[in-house]
Amino acid sequence: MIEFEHVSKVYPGGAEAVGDFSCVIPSHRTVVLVGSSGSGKTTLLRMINRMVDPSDGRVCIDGEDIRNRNPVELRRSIGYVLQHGGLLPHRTVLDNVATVPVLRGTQRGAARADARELLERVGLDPALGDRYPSQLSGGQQQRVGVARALAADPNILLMDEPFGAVDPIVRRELQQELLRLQSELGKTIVFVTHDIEEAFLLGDEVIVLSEGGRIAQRGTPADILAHPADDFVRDFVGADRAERTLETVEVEGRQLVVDGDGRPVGVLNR
Ligand SMILES: Nc1ncnc2c1ncn2[C@@H]1O[C@H](COP(=O)(O)OP(=O)(O)OP(=O)(O)O)[C@@H](O)[C@H]1O
Repeated sequence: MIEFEHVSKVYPGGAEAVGDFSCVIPSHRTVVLVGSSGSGKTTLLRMINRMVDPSDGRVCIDGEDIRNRNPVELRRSIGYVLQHGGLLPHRTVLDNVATVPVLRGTQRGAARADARELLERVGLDPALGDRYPSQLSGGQQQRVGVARALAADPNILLMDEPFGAVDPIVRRELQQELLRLQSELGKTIVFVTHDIEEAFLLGDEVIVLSEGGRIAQRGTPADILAHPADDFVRDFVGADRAERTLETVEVEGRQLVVDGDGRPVGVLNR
């Protein structure tokens, strides 16, 4: 469980990036922070592994104030996936994945064997392990990023726009892969995106943020879509968007589902 208690962040010389943010992120769930650019998503995420320390308030993991934890050790115990993979360019894929376990004392041979298994787990051919990151596609690099984040078998996985830089088809594949992995692993995932569709697909719960890390609404995707808290949320989730307002029409005895523009999107099987 991750708890933010009245957390704020003012960067040197800057305005308040996050103000008085409180929330509890339950274990073994995927919680998505979604909001427009500058709403403080990355700042909040980085407070969990102490890449950013709050100006005020505190963050606890399983009841312990993380200020009492050594930041390097804490960071190594939490998986972190970035938009551009963050892989080390001069190390092979296998060594990239094995880096943190080796730093934490696992024998290199054993760490590399585990890394091979992890590559398979994220849907990559282990033979790619001998390549360098630049010899992989963007989607493959992101899979390696996920494998690397899982290598130390962390309870918590932080993901900052991990699929933001790949094309829509690969993005869809990576999202499905993450759903599959999470159903097997049950990690506590905090996922940042500005894409509401991605948030609704991946999140058990979604937190919609407005400027300054203010929680405009928190709930399941269904809650938020059915009952947007205010106009800001309604606009953000596009509750009135044509593809969201579906209805059925009968065509030659079959129930056709059409969107708000009358475009058919499917047939109801009953
Ligand atoms: N190191 C920093 N120094 C000064 N200001 C910063 C720093 N990092 C972030 N900020 C500011 O804090 C605010 C929140 O930034 P943050 O990156 O957390 O938002 P975000 O929601 O993740 O945005 P994006 O979607 O664009 O990544 C922004 O106004 C940003 O300019």
